[in-house]
Amino acid sequence: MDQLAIIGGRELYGELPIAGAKNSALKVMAACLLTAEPLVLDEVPDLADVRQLVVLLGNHGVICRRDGARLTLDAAAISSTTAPYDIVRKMRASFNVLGPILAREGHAKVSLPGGCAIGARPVDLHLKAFEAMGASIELEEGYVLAEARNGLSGAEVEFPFVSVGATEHVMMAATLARGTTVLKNAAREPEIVDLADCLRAMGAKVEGDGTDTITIHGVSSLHGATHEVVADRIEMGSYAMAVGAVGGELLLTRGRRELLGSAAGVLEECGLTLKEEVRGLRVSRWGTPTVSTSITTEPFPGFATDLQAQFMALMAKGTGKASVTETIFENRFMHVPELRRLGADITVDGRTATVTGVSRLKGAPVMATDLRASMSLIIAALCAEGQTMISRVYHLDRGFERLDDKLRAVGALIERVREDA
Ligand SMILES: CC(=O)N[C@H]1[C@@H](OP(=O)(O)OP(=O)(O)OC[C@H]2O[C@@H](n3ccc(=O)[nH]c3=O)[C@H](O)[C@@H]2O)O[C@H](CO)[C@@H](O)[C@@H]1O
Ligand SMILES: C=C(OP(=O)(O)O)C(=O)O
Repeated sequence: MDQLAIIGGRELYGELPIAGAKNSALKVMAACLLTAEPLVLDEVPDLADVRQLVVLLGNHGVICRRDGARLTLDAAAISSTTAPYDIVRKMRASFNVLGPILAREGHAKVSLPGGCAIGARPVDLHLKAFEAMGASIELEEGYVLAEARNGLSGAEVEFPFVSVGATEHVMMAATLARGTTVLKNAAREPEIVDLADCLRAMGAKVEGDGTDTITIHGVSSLHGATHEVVADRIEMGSYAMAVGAVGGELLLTRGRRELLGSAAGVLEECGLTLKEEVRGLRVSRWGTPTVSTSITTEPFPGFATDLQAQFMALMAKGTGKASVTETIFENRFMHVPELRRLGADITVDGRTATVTGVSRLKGAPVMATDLRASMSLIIAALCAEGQTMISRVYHLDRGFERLDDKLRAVGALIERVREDA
């Protein structure tokens, strides 16, 4: 397994390109299953998760061609309506092929995704919504068997709490349902708006995305389209926090302040300067201290759970105490013991961690435990004295495109130590 070696203390300067969002690309890729015509996606990040979804789509008969950041997906015929356990278990987002296949073919068999390191992550809201739309759902040997032989019907679905995955999943399926579907208490994440934009380009009738009520008027078929994936707000927020932790100035190209939601204001409270420019978001911190600031994770526009671990690394050298409350996932503090190995002072009480700023962090061997936790270790290592070796970086490769190249190009001392080296 590859490792990353980082020597901390170097400020970051220059331009850093922000890729298309993983959490959007994976959903718009699944949307290709809704049409027999090619879907052309631009700014698709080159990530392990994207490659994994290409394998799954190939299993369904989709012809996928990559040319740089452009991915063309041609689902002229769906050759298999089964998404097997061996592929789905490797990546949760692959569960979202169920809705499009069900909507287009009238039946689908998709492995349950199971839990993962950060929490149990059930899919009951997805399945209840499909039932409300007239599908019969059975669970058999770890698979969801969904059937709607006469097609799905529009329905009113009120989610008891905000679910990004369920909102996206039902929105896709509803595009081909008979009649109108209304989603209440829908998620408002930028990735939802991006998916809605892609679906509209394909001929779907979607309204209200970006608000908590989304209306989808079903149509009989969708057509091919070209769509550019929205910039990755988590990659953008992570590099902004790296600047906050170690100092310097980066132009995050394609970045936009509004994509950060409330995290933008939080970063400013912490002492960062954010400036929107034509080409992207400029973030800087020059010599001023990192002000400890408390946050609670919430659905968008609240502070993103996917930035919580990175924020704790930023707070590790803050001026005082910061409390960090995680409300989305029940087990998303696995980075805490690893950050402590670097000298961070963090205590955890239930869903809340308290980070007391220390004057220095010191490099140490640490282990990445999940995708965003890995990024928190990178940020802490960038501002730690001496060398940090981070193992299990395959977690990072799931969601951060060319991380070591991008950081090296802006001045970080970071090297990938290859498994076979
Ligand atoms: C609201 C929120 O911030 N969602 C995050 C969630 O999206 P993701 O789509 O993975 O998860 P959801 O938004 O669906 O989950 C929100 C909460 O609802 C629960 N749940 C969800 C579906 C369901 O059928 N039943 C159920 O109980 C989940 O376990 C979780 O506690 O993880 C992604 C990856 O980290 C993040 O990018 C998203 O920002
Ligand atoms: C946990 C994440 O991804 P996934 O939902 O694919 O597990 C993430 O993007 O932080």
